[in-house]
Amino acid sequence: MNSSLLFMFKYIKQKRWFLLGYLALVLESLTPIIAILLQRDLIDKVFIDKQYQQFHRLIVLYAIFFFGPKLWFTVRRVTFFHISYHLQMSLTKEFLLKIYDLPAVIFNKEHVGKLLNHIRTDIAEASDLAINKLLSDLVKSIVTILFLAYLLAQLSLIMLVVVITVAIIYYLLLNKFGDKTKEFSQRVKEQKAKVSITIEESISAVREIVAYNRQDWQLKNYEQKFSNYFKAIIKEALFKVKILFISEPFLYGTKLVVIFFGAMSVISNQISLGEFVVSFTLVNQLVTELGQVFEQTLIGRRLVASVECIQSIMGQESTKFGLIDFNGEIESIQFKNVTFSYLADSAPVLNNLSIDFPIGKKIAIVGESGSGKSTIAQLLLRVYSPNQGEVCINGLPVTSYGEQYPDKISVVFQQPHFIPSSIKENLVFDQKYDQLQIENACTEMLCHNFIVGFPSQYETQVGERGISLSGGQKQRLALSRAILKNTEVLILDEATSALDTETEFKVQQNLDKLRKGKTTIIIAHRISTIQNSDLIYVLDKGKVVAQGTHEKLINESPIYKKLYTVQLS
Ligand SMILES: Nc1ncnc2c1ncn2[C@@H]1O[C@H](COP(=O)(O)OP(=O)(O)OP(=O)(O)O)[C@@H](O)[C@H]1O
Repeated sequence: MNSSLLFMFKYIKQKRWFLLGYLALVLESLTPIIAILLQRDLIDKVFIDKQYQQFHRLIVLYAIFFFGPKLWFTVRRVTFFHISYHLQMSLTKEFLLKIYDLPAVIFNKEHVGKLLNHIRTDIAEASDLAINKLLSDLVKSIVTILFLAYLLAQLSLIMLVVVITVAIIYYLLLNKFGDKTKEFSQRVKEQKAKVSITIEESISAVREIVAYNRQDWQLKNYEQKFSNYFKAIIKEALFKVKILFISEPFLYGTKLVVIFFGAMSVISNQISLGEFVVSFTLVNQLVTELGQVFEQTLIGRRLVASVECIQSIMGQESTKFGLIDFNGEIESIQFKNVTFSYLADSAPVLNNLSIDFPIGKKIAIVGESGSGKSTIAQLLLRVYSPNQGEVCINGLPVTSYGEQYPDKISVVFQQPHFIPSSIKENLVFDQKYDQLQIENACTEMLCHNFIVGFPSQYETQVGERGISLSGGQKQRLALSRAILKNTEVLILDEATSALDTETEFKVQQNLDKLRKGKTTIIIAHRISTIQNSDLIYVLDKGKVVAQGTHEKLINESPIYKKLYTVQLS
């Protein structure tokens, strides 16, 4: 539990707020103790010694100290909630940063729904447990116990021994049940993650589910996952009840023992009646606080389970890139004997591949579906690294360059994503361009006209709660974004596949004009898209089987000729 707390502590940005929180906590713990002492004076001085003049003073003080804890409780709660919400935010930010930094191969294993569940459930729960339960409630119980034990030691050592015995029994119970509590909590989490994944899939695959009339099947799937989750919850609840059955009886037993010893001491005139009432109240409160410590420490095991889930991602090694500055221009791009497979035990997707991309030219990669075209782009973008061989720029492996590297190369994918924001925000992506530049790029990529057709024009919201764009509109917007960025190398991975032939032709013409003298790598199925490229590579099963211009390949490459003639018919 300590290491989990330490892990969480690293991400707390509001450490100064603890001062206020702990001040309120100490005052909150102190005030009931003062109230107990006032109670003793009330009995001994007013009722037994008949000092009635003290009565009003004691009642007023009692009233003040009765309401005191409520005020300090509120201050403590608000302060710690503030810290926990900020912790949740900073931990989520770190988690997202980590996801951006992880090698893409991890996402073959990690389901998006599971990652979302880590953020929604584990980070939220860990922040709440660490701050509100452990660093606040648990510390409050421990401070109260220390005050109460000190006071009790002045009044009755025997009763203090009884309390220490209770503490030892609780400690033994903790050792017995602690690990099991964590185990049950982990099982609940696993099942809950599966429910989340199923819900996420049910929504993201909604078109397919409805089109194939598989609603009942999907609901059954969900029901099954939910039933497993429910079973795990019930098992956890039953286990908690079992602990309660064991821990509760001895709490009452303790109180009986205290009453017995206290009464004997009053009868034998060892302590006054006031002292007996105070000692009993003290012990009562001490035992209750010990029970709280026991419960909160068990809850702390849930923190361990949540932190372990978060660490399963945060603990993974980030992609390591070098630190070489990339100040000059790109002068060469080469794949040198590159072999690559996505999964360790699967056949290579790229097979001892060597390609040279001439700088300042338009280069195309064609080939049948699954031949490895997009994989080439992924390696160039450093999303994956080769198993053998090297992808080099200016003679050095792409992984050796520092953070300027992504500013040199941009990409437009077949299915571009947009953040839920305005069209303009999506185009500029946190860069500074004036409106004229934006409109020019959009005019060249044939999207200005449809954008100004929307009532809010460039301020139109896209994505959630905004308008839906067609596949072709999305592609043209993504192309405009790339044109604005205007990097030395531009990769177009089926970036115009959703456009009709006429629009695609115009877009390609404008692209050729804008990219003149710059390196553009085009991955495409349609030969008409790449026909005028300076150099075309034909890929088959991860190998280059032919290269040249369109005219040369038509005559020399049967694969290229087949691709071309099939599309003509
Ligand atoms: N993330 C991935 N994990 C595992 N295998 C993958 C992954 N991405 C692609 N593959 C596999 O790698 C092979 C090559 O894929 P790639 O996307 O590079 O082909 P492509 O030529 O671009 O195909 P297409 O023209 O259909 O887009 C395919 O067999 C594909 O199943």
